[in-house]
Amino acid sequence: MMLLNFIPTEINVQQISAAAAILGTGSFLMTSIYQLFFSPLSKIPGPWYAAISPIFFIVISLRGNSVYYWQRLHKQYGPYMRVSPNTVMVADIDSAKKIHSPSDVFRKGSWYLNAMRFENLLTITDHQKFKLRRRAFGNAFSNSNLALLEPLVRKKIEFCFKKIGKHLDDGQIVDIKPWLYWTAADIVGELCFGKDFGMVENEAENQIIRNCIKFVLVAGVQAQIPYFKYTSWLLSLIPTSAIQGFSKAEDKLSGYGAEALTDLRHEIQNCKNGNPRPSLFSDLLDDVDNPNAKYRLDMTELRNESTLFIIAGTDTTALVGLYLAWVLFRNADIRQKLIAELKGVGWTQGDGDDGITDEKLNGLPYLRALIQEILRLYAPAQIGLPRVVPDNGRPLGPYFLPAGTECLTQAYTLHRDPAVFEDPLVVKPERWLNPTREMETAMMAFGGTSRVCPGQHLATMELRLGAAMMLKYWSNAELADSCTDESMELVERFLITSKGQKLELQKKKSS
Ligand code: HEM
Repeated sequence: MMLLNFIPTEINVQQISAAAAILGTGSFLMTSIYQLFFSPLSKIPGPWYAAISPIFFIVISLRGNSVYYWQRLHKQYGPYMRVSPNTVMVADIDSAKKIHSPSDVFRKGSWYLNAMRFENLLTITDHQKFKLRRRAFGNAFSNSNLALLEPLVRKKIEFCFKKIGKHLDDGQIVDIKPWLYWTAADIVGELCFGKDFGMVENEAENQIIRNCIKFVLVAGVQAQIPYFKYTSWLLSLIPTSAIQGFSKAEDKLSGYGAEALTDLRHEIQNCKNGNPRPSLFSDLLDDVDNPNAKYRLDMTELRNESTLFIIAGTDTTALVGLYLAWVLFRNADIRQKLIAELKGVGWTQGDGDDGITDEKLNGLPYLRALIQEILRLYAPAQIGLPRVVPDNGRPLGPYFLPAGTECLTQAYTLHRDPAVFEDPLVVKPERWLNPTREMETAMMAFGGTSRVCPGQHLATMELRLGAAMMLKYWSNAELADSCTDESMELVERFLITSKGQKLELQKKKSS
């Protein structure tokens, strides 16, 4: 009865709002005090405002160039820093190795599935499920399968670089950036679907690349703000072509993948007694209806994987190729050393057939070192790769991180650690001729060991062939005036890219 006397007989909106505000502020204050002083992560240094709310982390990640920001903060706070209530960034090489170890797996964070809507090799977070999916690909990415695919890859690169060479000889200024994208996409198309997208042939970007670019932008936002997925569905209802284009990019990519895979499957079925052309998906497509296959994927799963491969294998390889060209054409010394090494395996400049194959290039130490150095400085995915601390927590350096803590290891910082890489900002391929154990461990261009990029051998094959063919077919070229240190500065928009968004070559003025 007494209690009832305290309940006001008339409750108005103002009173409810005031009570809600008091409760909200109180709860925020209590949570902040807990996060700052009592949470198991409270001993880890970092800006105090990062510890009390995830907003700081989201804003920095969304505004672009976050890798530079985190790099500056690492200099201030050291190799372990708290960047949000439940997120720790780690720039210590041994701890990064532990986080990405295949023997004690820190599973992937939800960030991946937020970025894309469907499950695929990249976004699967459950490690057992991932292992089965990876096994399903069997030897698709093995060296023996890549050896079968090599002639296709070489032909595509040669076709493109010869064409560029002709344009240069005709006196045109050529921006090689789109050409590298077209080549990488044509290669993925051919290897995944047995289909040439024909972009180099037509010298034009097609819908696939346009959708890839849009998709990467949307994925970057979705990864940080999961609710954006639903907003983007709402946006798709607005009949403006620009908005529609962005919100439907992922579906359109899936559509291409599905169509191309169906075609390839028919080709394989109609060619039972012959040799279907080699591709990354041939065995999997063969097994779609085979109930006895050990690891079987259905057509939807295959479509999801193919969409991922278009995205993962195009931008990445093309961007590294761009910086490979930049380094080769900017540094006469590096160029001459590589030319001397290439001549040792019969490589010649100009249009004559020199019989160069990837097998001949693969063993060349200077070429290998150069590609490692380009990947160290210019790898496209240098942002932190979110991983979650497993059950029971784990010690990491001087701290103990409870289960569920998210850890980020950004390659941008690891690759520029002056204690590991002398003069870290200088391009020095020689450093990789006799690398230290720390240098090898710090390299995360293709991710960490537990979820390393399956396309890495394919990508390095493309880069080896690309380097040899640039020097072969563009021997009369030099950087155009538009290509400067400033235009090639790195900017980060989810993936790393160049500030000027182009790399123009021209015929040597002296020739
Ligand atoms: C120079 C070129 C490339 C670079 C620098 C690169 C880099 C990376 C990185 C850093 C990851 C790890 C992401 C993570 O841990 O979350 C990754 C994963 C992946 N990459 Fe690549 N990649 C390249 C080319 C390719 C190509 C050509 C393909 C396929 C055609 C490919 C397919 C994949 C796939 C399927 C994954 C997911 C693997 C997993 O999560 O377990 N990548 N790549």
